[in-house]
Amino acid sequence: MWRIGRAALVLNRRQHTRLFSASIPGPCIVHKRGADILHDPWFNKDTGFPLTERDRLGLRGLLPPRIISFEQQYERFMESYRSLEKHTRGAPTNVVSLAKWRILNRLHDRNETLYYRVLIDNIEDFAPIIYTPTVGLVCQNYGGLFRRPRGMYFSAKDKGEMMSMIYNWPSPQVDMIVLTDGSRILGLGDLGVQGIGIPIGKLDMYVAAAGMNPQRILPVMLDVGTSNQKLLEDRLYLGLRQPRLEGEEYLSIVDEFMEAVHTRWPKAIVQFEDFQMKWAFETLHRYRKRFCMFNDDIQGTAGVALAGLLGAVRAQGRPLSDFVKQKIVVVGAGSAGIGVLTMAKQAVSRMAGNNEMAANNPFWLLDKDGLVTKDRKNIDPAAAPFARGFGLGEIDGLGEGASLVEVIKKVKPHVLLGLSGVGGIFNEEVLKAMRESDSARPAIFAMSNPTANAECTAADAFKYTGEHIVFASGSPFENIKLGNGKIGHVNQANNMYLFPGIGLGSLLAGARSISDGMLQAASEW
Ligand SMILES: NC(=O)C1=CN([C@@H]2O[C@H](COP(=O)(O)OP(=O)(O)OC[C@H]3O[C@@H](n4cnc5c(N)ncnc54)[C@H](O)[C@@H]3O)[C@@H](O)[C@H]2O)C=CC1
Ligand SMILES: CC(=O)C(=O)O
Ligand SMILES: [Mg+2]
Repeated sequence: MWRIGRAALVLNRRQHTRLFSASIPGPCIVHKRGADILHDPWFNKDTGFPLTERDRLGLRGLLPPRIISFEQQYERFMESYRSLEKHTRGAPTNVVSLAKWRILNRLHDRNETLYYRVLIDNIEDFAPIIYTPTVGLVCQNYGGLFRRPRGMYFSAKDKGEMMSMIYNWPSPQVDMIVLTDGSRILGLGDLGVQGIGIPIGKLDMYVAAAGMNPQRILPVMLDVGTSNQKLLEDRLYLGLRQPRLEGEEYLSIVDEFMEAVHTRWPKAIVQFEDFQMKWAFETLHRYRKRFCMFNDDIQGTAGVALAGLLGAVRAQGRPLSDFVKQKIVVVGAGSAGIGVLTMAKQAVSRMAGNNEMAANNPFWLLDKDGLVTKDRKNIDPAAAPFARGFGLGEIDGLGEGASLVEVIKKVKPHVLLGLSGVGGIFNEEVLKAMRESDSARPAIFAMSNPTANAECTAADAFKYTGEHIVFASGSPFENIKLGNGKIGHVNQANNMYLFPGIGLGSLLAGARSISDGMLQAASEW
């Protein structure tokens, strides 16, 4: 056995350390032989095994005789990918995107070292496939696309068993977990167990952007049922066929999972992802002092948005301290919108002091019922701190439920930021109203995902508001040709620019918890 182990160590260490230097992998000892190695994507080198390794690992005769190097395999993969692109030109976007996802996913399932190499080298091309927008499509079609499991699934039926189940995961060490309950997948609603695609995509970004060791990451689905009737009736649905658990029953499942994880891996960081708003806030408050965890939709999004808002101040040629004078309209009072406002408010209070903030509230929040004010009935406690009408500087003549166009015309905001999940809500009228903005370079951030849920397209924003805008979107858009050789630059405002850094920084620092200050620092640097 030891000989086999030593052979495998030599076999993998060079490539592993080259690729994944952030979380040092340590010795890679494989206890497998023969076909088991070929079927293990972590150790498999396909036709790349040299003869000596074929002898030592019992692989002789299990592969064609010709040895194809890692570099040649890389070329071969990229050639088939480019050929797929060529042959699907003109086909519907969804068909092409899913075909691209399939070819990448097959490689992921077969040879992880090669998969992450091509992903890292081609991240700009592949991020929209393994992450938003295509990952949304993958989640929607997960039942039909499913071939091999990836990650772990804990369901409501596993109550009382999680502490032993966690030991079924084959890797001895886990640093980073992305956890979802599938209740709000991007702007696509409750996708139940099909939401597992999101933790997988997010963790791929951890490997590609932060250099995390792929053997130490774990995507997790907490399946507590679904409220999506269509899925419950779908014969291919792979999750629990029961209504989503609520209240204490729900929390007891999450509690049990968190205890189990931290019993086996006390230092593991857990990223909560795409939980519906009430559980997003509840679980963040419940666990953030006890475990090293954060909620990406509330905190990661806030960090990225704040970085973008500060960038928009710079783009106007003004000092950063002018951030306190920016009038910001946020559309969407969910976990993401409230998260952004909370962090922006902290930044303003820090820069200008609480008194200034109270006297001159620069934020307007709208949800599906329009402007949120103190007159809102049954106001969500999370939205209450941002309801207009409490402070001195808030008498702006805008009543409860005022429409977005009314708000923009009255306020003339510097920033219009969408986290509503409603595609096209920044329509022609809204975007034209932004022409009256008090900013020399009005910022329009259409942050909802995937692409069809973006509040507006980049083309419409430049067309209706003007060429001088600063535009960012949650899912990528192409830059816009404005004529006369000018380009309308499209930025991406997505928490993917922050969460890999939060996880990596917390891991390297050995942080016991993740504070607001850490997130503020991440966005301001
Ligand atoms: N770019 C990024 O990094 C991120 C983008 N998002 C996106 O933000 C969107 C919202 O996410 P969450 O806040 O978690 O969802 P959520 O479901 O918690 O909140 C949605 C909010 O939008 C409001 N809304 C719905 N229809 C509206 C309308 N017609 N007008 C105005 N407001 C309306 C709702 O009242 C609710 O307050 C999703 O599409 C998600 O993909 C979320 C996190 C990160
Ligand atoms: C990007 C992301 O986390 C979301 O759309 O939910
Ligand atoms: Mg999310």
